[in-house]
Amino acid sequence: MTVIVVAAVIVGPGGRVLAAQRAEPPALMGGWEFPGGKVDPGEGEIEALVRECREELGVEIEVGERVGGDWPLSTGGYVMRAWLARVASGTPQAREHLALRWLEPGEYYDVAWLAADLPLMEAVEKLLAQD
Ligand SMILES: Nc1nc2c([nH]c(=O)n2[C@H]2C[C@H](O)[C@@H](COP(=O)(O)OP(=O)(O)OP(=O)(O)O)O2)c(=O)[nH]1
Repeated sequence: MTVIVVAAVIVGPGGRVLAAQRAEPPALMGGWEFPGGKVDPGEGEIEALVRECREELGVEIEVGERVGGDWPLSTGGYVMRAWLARVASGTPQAREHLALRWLEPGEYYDVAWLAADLPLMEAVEKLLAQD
């Protein structure tokens, strides 16, 4: 069965985008991603996205437009789905990540994105440039 991983592209004022540095597993540690995680059995995708942001960052998010379709992950049978989002309340904290970073336009590629996230970041950049 395909495992769905949901990811939140949290956009702040001026088009800044929140990147999070993975703490585990060892193979991915230090790489940068969009906050999110696996959808639990019986859980909706948006519900999972909201839950993961609450758990990982301590914020409530408002979910916006979907970014692309299914983004393949290197782990067999995993696909990632991503949505634009904004912080509705709270300030993001690195509860499960090594660090968080707001990337301003012009800094979008300043972090070592995980392989799957680099094309996603490119799609986000195109989407935000249309605004
Ligand atoms: N959350 C997230 N995961 C990503 C991204 N890019 C990417 O390759 N992945 C991979 C890393 C993991 O193998 C998988 C997501 O698993 P996770 O560890 O974040 O999920 P989870 O929070 O549900 O964790 P757990 O309860 O299973 O420990 O997807 C991304 O941008 N965000």
